[in-house]
Amino acid sequence: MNDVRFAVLGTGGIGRRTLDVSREKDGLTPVAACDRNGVAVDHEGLDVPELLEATEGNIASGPEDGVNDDIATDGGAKADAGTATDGVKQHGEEAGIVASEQGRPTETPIDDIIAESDDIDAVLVALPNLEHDFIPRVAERFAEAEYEGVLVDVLKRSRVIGMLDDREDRLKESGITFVCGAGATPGFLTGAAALAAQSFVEVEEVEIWWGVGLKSGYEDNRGTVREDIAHLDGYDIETAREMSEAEIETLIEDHDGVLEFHDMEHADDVLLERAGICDAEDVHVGGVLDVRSDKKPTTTTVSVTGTTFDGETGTNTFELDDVTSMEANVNGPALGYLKAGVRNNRAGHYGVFGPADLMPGF
Ligand SMILES: NC(=O)c1ccc[n+]([C@@H]2O[C@H](COP(=O)([O-])OP(=O)(O)OC[C@H]3O[C@@H](n4cnc5c(N)ncnc54)[C@H](O)[C@@H]3O)[C@@H](O)[C@H]2O)c1
Repeated sequence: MNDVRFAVLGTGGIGRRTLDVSREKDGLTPVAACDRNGVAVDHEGLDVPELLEATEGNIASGPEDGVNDDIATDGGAKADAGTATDGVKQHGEEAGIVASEQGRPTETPIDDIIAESDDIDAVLVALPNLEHDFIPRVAERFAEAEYEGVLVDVLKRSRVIGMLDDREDRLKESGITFVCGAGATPGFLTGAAALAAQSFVEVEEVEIWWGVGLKSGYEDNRGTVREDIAHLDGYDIETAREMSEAEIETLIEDHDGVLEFHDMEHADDVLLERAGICDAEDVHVGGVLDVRSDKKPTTTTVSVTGTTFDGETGTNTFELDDVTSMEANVNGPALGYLKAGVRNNRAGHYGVFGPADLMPGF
């Protein structure tokens, strides 16, 4: 496990921080990264500090209509493509990875990474998923290229898991171990629920309540915030995708920077059902997002209520310390699940795995 060469698809809020966190982890060498405009590859290891410096406050977030098929299908902001948003620092002439000395422009960023994939053990997919089949179709493209390795995503929506399952045979044929929903929720907290369930022989309910204070603000977390907005009353994926940056800023302003969500479609539900822990309908996810403060607006907890073998009903609660940021709680687990994926891949275990599948069985 000391030699995992990995790539990151999407160097937005999540992708950049994954690269950053990987520097603190043993045995991980980032060798490739791309965003919508560019790609950087160095099989000896990317210069992460230089890449982070070049992309800080300079994320290629908005699609540029009609440039290529990838861009037309991934959703995201439409208004400010390729231009600076107020207060966002720009480096070089174009946004994102092309501002790095290691980056070069391309119209086929994902294909360019696939072309290098013989020498890549694992790929972290940190792309927006406003088109639900975008990440499943990216996985299919790796399978078509006969990639043998690990794909990890941090997607949120429940319905995407079925789309990955539909492609499982193709992924297995290729030799791909796909770890899905491996961020914080789903991801870290799904794994915590699977562990908390071990006291019980029957699980009645799983409650996930998260608090996120976005230190780096909306500018650095565009994909995440936009996807969350789709969960507010009166919004859905389509309306969220079509919103301009200015409309999003106004919505945030109207809520004084604090958005509260209930009954979110987060894949923790299907991932726990898939692992045989409880029915998807017994899993409830909600939370509070404060985009103006780095302080968490509420403590993140996972509560699992169930019955023990000897007839007691109890609730096991897992709580995150308020000082642990969203960045820490998505990227640490994503890289941890990536390592678990590599262990499985090297043991010949292929197919689609959720976070709960990588925990004690139920
Ligand atoms: N599971 C969790 O706990 C969790 C938490 C936070 C975010 N997320 C998910 O992480 C994903 C990324 O969020 P973000 O805030 O980093 O988004 P972002 O908008 O900041 O970054 C997206 C990146 O993807 C790149 N990109 C977009 N389309 C592309 C294409 N066709 N080809 C190549 N690159 C492309 C963009 O250029 C950008 O670099 C979202 O799907 C979000 O929901 C999950």
